[in-house]
Amino acid sequence: MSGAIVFDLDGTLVDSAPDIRAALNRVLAGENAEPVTLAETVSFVGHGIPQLVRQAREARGLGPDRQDPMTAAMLAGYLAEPAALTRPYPGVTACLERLCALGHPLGLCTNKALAPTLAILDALDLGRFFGVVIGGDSLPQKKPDPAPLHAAFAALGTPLLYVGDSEVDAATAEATGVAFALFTKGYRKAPVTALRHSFAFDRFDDLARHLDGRAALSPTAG
Ligand SMILES: O=C(O)COP(=O)(O)O
Ligand SMILES: [Mg+2]
Repeated sequence: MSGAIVFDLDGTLVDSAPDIRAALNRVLAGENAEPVTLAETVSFVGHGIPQLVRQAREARGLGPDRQDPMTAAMLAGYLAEPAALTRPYPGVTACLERLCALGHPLGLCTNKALAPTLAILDALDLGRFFGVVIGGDSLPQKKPDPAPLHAAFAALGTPLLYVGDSEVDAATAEATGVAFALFTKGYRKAPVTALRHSFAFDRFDDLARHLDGRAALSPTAG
């Protein structure tokens, strides 16, 4: 059996920022605050919905007393329309099919809450590929704590690779002691060279090709 591969979701398998932005702007409108741009939204993604709301709230000068009601409104509003504008990046479905055919058990580990994560996987017909799905609220810890990624691999078998797009993902792979593939077209803030990675790719065709017939990769942790 080939090694297990776990994927991040936002900015890695799917370009989800447009729906996150739309849901966030509905919440901000309810607070009589100015909407956020797509670039602002992208800069807020990576640490889960409560942190996204905190950053948006602070950017619009809204007080800490609005944190809990805005987070609840964001979760409900996003879940109501999670995938109207969200699409897989080009080549994602074919790549996942190829990796399954090569015998790799696949999993998902995201900081997005589990309910919208499952709704997106269902809407885009991606759920069928994954033997385990860990969301940002599945465990008490979120990435970059290694616990969620450890839990994903524990459910799948021998770890081969974590695939993600961000600083959080690179740090998670390092803390977990697993090789890291960096997708360079996602929501990363720093340059590629600033993130520790085993290899980088900008097309999902290249990821499948890179892994074809490959048994082991070096972990990023030294
Ligand atoms: O929802 C987020 O903030 C981050 O999600 P990700 O872990 O799938 O990139
Ligand atoms: Mg991501």
